[in-house]
Parts: sequence; C-alpha cells; structure tokens
Amino acid sequence: MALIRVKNLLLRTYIGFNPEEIANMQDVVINIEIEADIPEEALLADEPDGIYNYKTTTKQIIGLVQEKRFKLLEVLTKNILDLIMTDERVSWARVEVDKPHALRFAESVSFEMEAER
Ligand SMILES: Nc1nc2c(c(=O)[nH]1)N=C([C@H](O)[C@H](O)COP(=O)(O)OP(=O)(O)OP(=O)(O)O)CN2
Repeated sequence: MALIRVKNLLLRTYIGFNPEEIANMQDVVINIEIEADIPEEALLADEPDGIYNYKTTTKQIIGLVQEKRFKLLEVLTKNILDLIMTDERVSWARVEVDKPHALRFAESVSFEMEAER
C-alpha cells in the first residue's frame, strides 16, 4: 500500500452562490491523499504496467473542476472525492479544497472530506 499526495493543485472554476461568484471564475487549491496498492510486479520490474497512475486521476479532477459549476464548496469537495473513489484500487482518500479569499477577513476557507472502501 502506498500513500500518494497531490499537493496544491491550483485551478480556476465557478464556485459560490453570490452574483459576482456566479459570473466570475475563482481560484481553488486542491490537496489530495490517496491510498492505493502498488503491484509487486511493478516494483520488481520498475515498469508502469498496472500501477495506479496519479497523472490519470489528476487530469480527471482538472476536467471535472474546470468544466462544472458549483455553488457550495462542500459539493465541489465531494465531487472530487467521489471521482477518486471510482477507481477500485483506491482503498482510502482524503480531499481538501481551499477557496482563497472566500471570506473578507480570512485568508481562505476549506472543506476536507475522506472516504474508505
Ligand atoms: N457551507 C458553506 N457556506 C458558504 C459557502 C459554501 O460554499 N458553503 N459559500 C459562501 C459564499 O459563496 C462565499 O464563499 C462567501 O460569502 P460572502 O458573503 O461573499 O462572504 P464575505 O465575508 O465576503 O461577506 P461580506 O458581507 O462581503 O463581508 C458563503 N457560505
């Protein structure tokens, strides 16, 4: 079992329910932790066949975040978590999504969610 971390994935999307947020894209910062099996054969051969490919997952997350619109930060976070868990090789995952400047006097607001198989 391995713990994979994708750190500070910075994307832009429609997030929020205020009129200016519905009209304009904003930054979100995504941090992901994924527990997945590493096939013994891949370790022995140093070959990518059958591995859990973090690039594939990251590209899917980028597509989801950039193509959809979200009113609630919790819904964006849950959508990313659900996407990660569709891969049967993932036994556990945690997702944190930061929305910088979500509140006037705070640096950011974040939601964190996790799931286990
Ligand atoms: N549980 C949630 N609460 C809120 C969410 C959310 O996604 N989940 N989102 C928002 C707003 O979209 C935005 O992030 C903050 O609201 P806003 O009124 O703009 O906050 P301000 O501090 O800038 O408000 P001011 O009145 O301008 O000080 C809210 N809640």
